Amino acid sequence: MQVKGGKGPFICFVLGGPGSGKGTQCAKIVKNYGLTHLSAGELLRREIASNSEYGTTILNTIKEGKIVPSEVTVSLIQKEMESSDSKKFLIDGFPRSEENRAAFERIMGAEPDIVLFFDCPEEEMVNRVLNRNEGRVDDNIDTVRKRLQVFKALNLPVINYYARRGKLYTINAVGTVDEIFEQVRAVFAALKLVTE
Ligand SMILES: Nc1ncnc2c1ncn2[C@@H]1O[C@H](COP(=O)(O)OP(=O)(O)OP(=O)(O)O)[C@@H](O)[C@H]1O
Ligand SMILES: Nc1ccn([C@@H]2O[C@H](COP(=O)(O)O)[C@@H](O)[C@H]2O)c(=O)n1
Repeated sequence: MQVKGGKGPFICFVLGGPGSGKGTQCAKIVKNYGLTHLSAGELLRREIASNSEYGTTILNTIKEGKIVPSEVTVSLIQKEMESSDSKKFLIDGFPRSEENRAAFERIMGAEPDIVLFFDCPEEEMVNRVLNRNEGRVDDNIDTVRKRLQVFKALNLPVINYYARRGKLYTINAVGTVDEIFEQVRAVFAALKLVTE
């Protein structure tokens, strides 16, 4: 992959509201461009499943649609990044708040090279989440409403921050999965992020 000339790995953050299609598009990015996918939500769900010391706190936070303390999430991401040989990471669902963003910069000493934002109308996000059928504890109308509030209050400011830094690529997340991926492909092509 042709990326930046610096020392650290290439990092792409993937943002968007609940059900906007981040995970679906990440799977296609991995297949086409070989980035290593780290889903913050998936790492947290894995912690719950493994009965770790933070499991109960994480579960209750996810049920409430709130944000898990940044140190917990960043340390899970850090563990994955440091145990991987990969030089290019797709970090999905992170940072969800300014606190997440600051903790990543402080602990990892790194910033993303680019940020993809999957922009989707609320009604479409709610429909997608309620039809997901994966048995997630947060896929219910009450939690989705709370997650949307948290998205607007805490995640949109982070998205705006990256827009100001010239790192944000906004993708219209309405359409078929393939139509949406064509927009992602255009971003990667413009940045000369090509398959190895
Ligand atoms: N373009 C699309 N059109 C219709 N349904 C879609 C589209 N993309 C994804 N979906 C479906 O919508 C649901 C949510 O998608 P996905 O899990 O990728 O979203 P997400 O942004 O990762 O959600 P979350 O943040 O809640 O984990 C899934 O059931 C997925 O199959
Ligand atoms: N940076 C993050 C990411 C996620 N969470 C919590 O997990 C829930 C599910 O996340 P998905 O990315 O899979 O949608 C989310 O609603 C948060 O409760 C988090 O705290 N911090």
